[in-house]
Amino acid sequence: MRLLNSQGGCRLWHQRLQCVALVNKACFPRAFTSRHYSTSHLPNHGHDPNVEATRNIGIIAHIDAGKTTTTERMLYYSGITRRIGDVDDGSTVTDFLSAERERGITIQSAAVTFHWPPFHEGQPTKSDSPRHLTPHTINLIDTPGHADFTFEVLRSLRILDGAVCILDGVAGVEAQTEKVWTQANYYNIPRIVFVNKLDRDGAAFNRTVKEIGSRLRGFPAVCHIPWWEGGKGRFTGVGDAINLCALKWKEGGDGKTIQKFSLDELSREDPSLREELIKARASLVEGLCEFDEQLLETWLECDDDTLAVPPQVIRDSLRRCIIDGSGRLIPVFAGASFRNIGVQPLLDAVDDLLPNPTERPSSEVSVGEKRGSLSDLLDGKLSLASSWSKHLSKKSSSATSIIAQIEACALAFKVVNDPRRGVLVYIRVYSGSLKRNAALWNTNLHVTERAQRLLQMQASDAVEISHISAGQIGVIAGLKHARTGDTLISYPGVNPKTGPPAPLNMLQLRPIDVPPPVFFAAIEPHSLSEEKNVAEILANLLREDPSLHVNTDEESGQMLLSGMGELHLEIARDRLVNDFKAKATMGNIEISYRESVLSATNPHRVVFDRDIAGKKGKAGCEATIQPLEDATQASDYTVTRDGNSISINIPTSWFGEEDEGSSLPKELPLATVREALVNGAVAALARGPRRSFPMHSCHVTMKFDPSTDLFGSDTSPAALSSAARLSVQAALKEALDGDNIALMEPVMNVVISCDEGSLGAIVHDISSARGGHVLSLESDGSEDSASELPAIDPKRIYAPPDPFASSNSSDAAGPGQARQVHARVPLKEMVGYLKHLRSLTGGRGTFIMSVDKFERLSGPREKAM
Ligand SMILES: Nc1nc2c(ncn2[C@@H]2O[C@H](COP(=O)(O)OP(=O)(O)OP(=O)(O)O)[C@@H](O)[C@H]2O)c(=O)[nH]1
Repeated sequence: MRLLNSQGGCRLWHQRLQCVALVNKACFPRAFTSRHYSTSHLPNHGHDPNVEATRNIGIIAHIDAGKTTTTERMLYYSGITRRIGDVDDGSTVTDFLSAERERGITIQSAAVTFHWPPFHEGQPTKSDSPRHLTPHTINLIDTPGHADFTFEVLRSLRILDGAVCILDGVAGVEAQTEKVWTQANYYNIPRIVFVNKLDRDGAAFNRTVKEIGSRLRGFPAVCHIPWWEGGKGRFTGVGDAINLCALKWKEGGDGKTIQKFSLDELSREDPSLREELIKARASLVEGLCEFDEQLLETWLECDDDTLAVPPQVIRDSLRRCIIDGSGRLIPVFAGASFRNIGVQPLLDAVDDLLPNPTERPSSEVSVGEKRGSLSDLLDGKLSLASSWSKHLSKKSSSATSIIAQIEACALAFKVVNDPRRGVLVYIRVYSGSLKRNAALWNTNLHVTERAQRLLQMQASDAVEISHISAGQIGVIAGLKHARTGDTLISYPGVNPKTGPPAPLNMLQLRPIDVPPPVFFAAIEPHSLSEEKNVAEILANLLREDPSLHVNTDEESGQMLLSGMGELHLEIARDRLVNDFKAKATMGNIEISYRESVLSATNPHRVVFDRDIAGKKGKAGCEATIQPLEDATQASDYTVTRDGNSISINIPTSWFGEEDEGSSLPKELPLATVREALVNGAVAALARGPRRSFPMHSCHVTMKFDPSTDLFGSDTSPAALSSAARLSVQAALKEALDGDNIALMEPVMNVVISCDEGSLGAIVHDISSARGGHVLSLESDGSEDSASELPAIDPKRIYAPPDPFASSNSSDAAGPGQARQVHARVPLKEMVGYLKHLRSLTGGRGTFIMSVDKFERLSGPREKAM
């Protein structure tokens, strides 16, 4: 037995920090001495960082699995914080909003940068060392677990190179974990799993590992097994099947003192753990060999002795098996963050197993309608629109030379209103290097802004940096426009109004669809004079969170805020009133229904002719509305907005043969005309004629014929938008007068987790009282899952026995067996459902839901509304 750290523990963080490194004896015989790291000489962050030693990772899980608790420990052990923050007393770094601290949940994803292992001056780095011995820059995104914030999770996922999925060792694989796991599969994100809370009564590592195979549908490669004191007692540490050792944490300490036991030492300390560890090693090697021939060869060279396979060979094999992000093999680690157990080896695994940015596939981009990879675009392999090539031939330049001038391409993945620093825009740079003071073209908003200050966030501190290079995450302070989800391009000599040459000015990284809002509430400023201020605050809130929407009723001027769930809007209200100090009240949260047309209207032509802001405005256009399902694509320009589609028809003679907009006035190019018409139509569709709910599932055909609808310089974009809005409104009025407007309601996909004993009552309640349809009933390991992958045969899965396996556990058949009900239920019937579910299940049932689609309200349901 060796003590890896002095009992003195850690002194102040600006002094030398003593920290444990978990080192393998076989590779590093001298490693059994304490290692000392200093955090007082952090490198000049962001300046030529070593991209291979960078990890952009997220922590994903079900609500309350312990993401924030684990993150706090990571920050502490890396030397970023001086004390461990506690979710329960609201002192965490990553949950920094007051609303988050009060509720003890994570709402916004915050990114923090730290190093693991911490830097040590003059620390030698050997190319053949395990990765976890070299300091790595870890950019960590803490993502929310509540279903209302799924969009936040999605938005974070697309910028991650790897993820740690935290499971609650008592609850096992929960519904939200499955959902986020599936989303991570979609983005092909390499993942490792940390089974947390193993200190709690009822913790079941064995069952959780089996559920990883059955519910997450990947082969669990158990790298750590729990160490229960004396086989049945307190959870004290882990057995490490990669390094063939056991690690024991000092009880009640800050987790920095770890005792390490070799297999020999274990024969005296805990022979049963030794025996189990040998089994775990054999299962790990044998399991991996099914996926990795390279390891199989080494194993054969070791005469089939699984104990003889060097740890680094196993780490390399694990890495190869997970790097494609398919989730087919899942490395599993164990711990209890709250008791400070298991976090440092988890950090080692992040360095060792998860990929660096260069090992990930190139980011997806869209340029107008065209989609492809960023690397193909940069290499000139993405064939772009014909207008682009015409533009090129005229200017006698090549596409590649124009594209090659892109200095940097970045995605704003998070906007945060920091009380001290103002608006912070978190970005990930995908190509080139984004320099301080660069002019950035925002391809979503079509504006240019200067990146005056670049920062790197370290917990609650920020460090000024001069540039952010490809693969890195950083912050731009002081931008006035950029929103979450916007793409920013740095391009030399960019025209501040039009951006880089078209169509590069439309380049978008990893575009993501914002789900439709299903709840809304009125926002009432306390006085007329407050209206402007409240509107500005709402605009700020929307910059942070694009899944919030604000509509202002044209007639009453009332502002309606809509979002993804009740909690989502409650949090928005807290932000508005408590954080932004808006003098406003939020009304009741209500369901956001939709309206739709039942049949096609006649064409309605309108000529708008009125002064706008003291200037004459005149424009005409024609609109027809029909149900989306009846629409045939007869236009060369169709866009989808908020569940409706809008086609713009302009006779091709006005722009077709030559450059875009050639026959249109210079100040009114084709793109501007289209955008103005679409904006007008969207404004009209935001308010249905029957109950003022937004229109849905409609197709609008707009016609603009310059020979009759263009009135010289009077036809401004504002006039065009007004004409479009009025013509759509006229068509909607016709539909209302003809009794052709239907109401639609949001119908949810619901997954209810319960036990076998409550299943009957739940199914009855859903299908009779709530008008829902039960789609499937799953038990643990059932094949009937939404996942396309087959469940792993539990017989193939190794996991050590649980000392406390209870009769209630899900793998025991009977009333305690875990079941899942998948159903489609109208949202209205799900309001307040959690309370009811709790009463049906003795407090144990949980559910998650997401919008499936909007459906026409049946007669009786409409009457009841
Ligand atoms: N016993 C025990 N409790 C833990 C452990 N880890 C976290 N907890 C507790 O579990 C609760 C939830 O922990 P959080 O860290 O807030 O979980 P989270 O996943 O960040 O939750 P959200 O942010 O709401 O998604 C808190 O009360 C923690 O103290 C653990 O290892 N053991």
